[in-house]
Amino acid sequence: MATSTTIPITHETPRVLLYAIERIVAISAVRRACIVTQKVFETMVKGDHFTKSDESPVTVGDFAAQALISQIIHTVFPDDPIVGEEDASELYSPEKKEILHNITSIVNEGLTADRLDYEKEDWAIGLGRDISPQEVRENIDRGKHNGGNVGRMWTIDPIDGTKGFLRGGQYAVCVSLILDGEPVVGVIGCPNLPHDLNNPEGKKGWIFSAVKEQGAQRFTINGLDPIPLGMPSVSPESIVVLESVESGHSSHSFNSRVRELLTLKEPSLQMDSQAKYCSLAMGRGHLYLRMPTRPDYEEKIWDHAPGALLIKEAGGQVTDSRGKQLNFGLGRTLGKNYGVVACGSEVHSRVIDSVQAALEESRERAKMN
Ligand SMILES: Nc1ncnc2c1ncn2[C@@H]1O[C@H](COP(=O)(O)OS(=O)(=O)O)[C@@H](OP(=O)(O)O)[C@H]1O
Ligand SMILES: [Mg+2]
Ligand SMILES: [Mg+2]
Ligand SMILES: [Mg+2]
Repeated sequence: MATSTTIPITHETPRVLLYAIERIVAISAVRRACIVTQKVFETMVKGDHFTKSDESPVTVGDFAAQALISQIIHTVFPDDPIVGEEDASELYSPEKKEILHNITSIVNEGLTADRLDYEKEDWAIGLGRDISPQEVRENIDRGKHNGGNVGRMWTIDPIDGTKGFLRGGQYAVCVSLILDGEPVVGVIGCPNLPHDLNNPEGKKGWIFSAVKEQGAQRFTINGLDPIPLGMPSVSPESIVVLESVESGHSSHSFNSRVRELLTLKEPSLQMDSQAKYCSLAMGRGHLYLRMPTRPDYEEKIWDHAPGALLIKEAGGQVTDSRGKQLNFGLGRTLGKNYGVVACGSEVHSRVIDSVQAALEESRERAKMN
């Protein structure tokens, strides 16, 4: 849909306008998806989920949030492909009809929720229209794109950290725009992240956004007063490591060896989802370390694209364990898994050296066994 607010991008366009509409559309979609997932959490029978073929959980919230985000993006950018985590294959059988209807009414609540000021622009014309169960499935299945390194594509992780979501812990609603294999817009909603980290029982909900070469900000979930993000520098011995809650997703034992090699004193901070990247960008934690627990697992692009851009734009560095850039142009995954290391630029090379030393030790141990 062409909108009158679509700004033509020419070589004369001031840089600050690049991706302005994409950013605001992603923020709107993420905020509305957060409304939906919070609603699902409040109303669902605790822990209610389906199990996917890879044994991982998926909830009504994951389906609803992906349908809603895909609907909003597709209305404004109908030619852009989408790489989304979920597919609707579960939602075609007659016995799932009631669940599909539940998902549809939750999606429509999200689409028709009151508009904030930034949603009163022409691009938001599609908001406020109810969609049908069939459209819900089509929106979810639009996420089947295979990725690649040519042109524009969006990623959607409707609930990152589904296990965290089910536990009432941290989770994140994650959207990115990738151009020629490189993330250029990233938006992450963290409904359960406290406004004041020292008051975990107080108000909650942050949205984080980053645009390539335009910096990164956070703002409260219903506002748009941006607080710029810049990672504070940290002395190497004061580093706090951020890691997954699930030890099956990232090796805790490897991380603890790296902490020994770096002579860190602080305990690591375990947190679900890309909320780790957000926490890092806010200076709560200084090193996100994610090393594979299984040789065959390939990290998914939607689990890292917005978070990696957020860290870069906040002044940090994100690489694999060899210090190489993550490659978002290989398809739906990052390819062979060499882990992820995200931290401040001033400590990055020291961290990579320790990670490589710990890897060498594991190889030596494996040879002896
Ligand atoms: N074996 C294995 N290794 C590495 N990563 C895996 C693995 N299995 C799953 N996943 C992905 O982990 C995503 C959840 O992120 P985290 O591990 O950071 O959070 S958590 O501690 O699991 O809550 C999770 O994202 P969601 O499915 O969106 O929750 C998965 O994509
Ligand atoms: Mg995920
Ligand atoms: Mg997910
Ligand atoms: Mg999942």
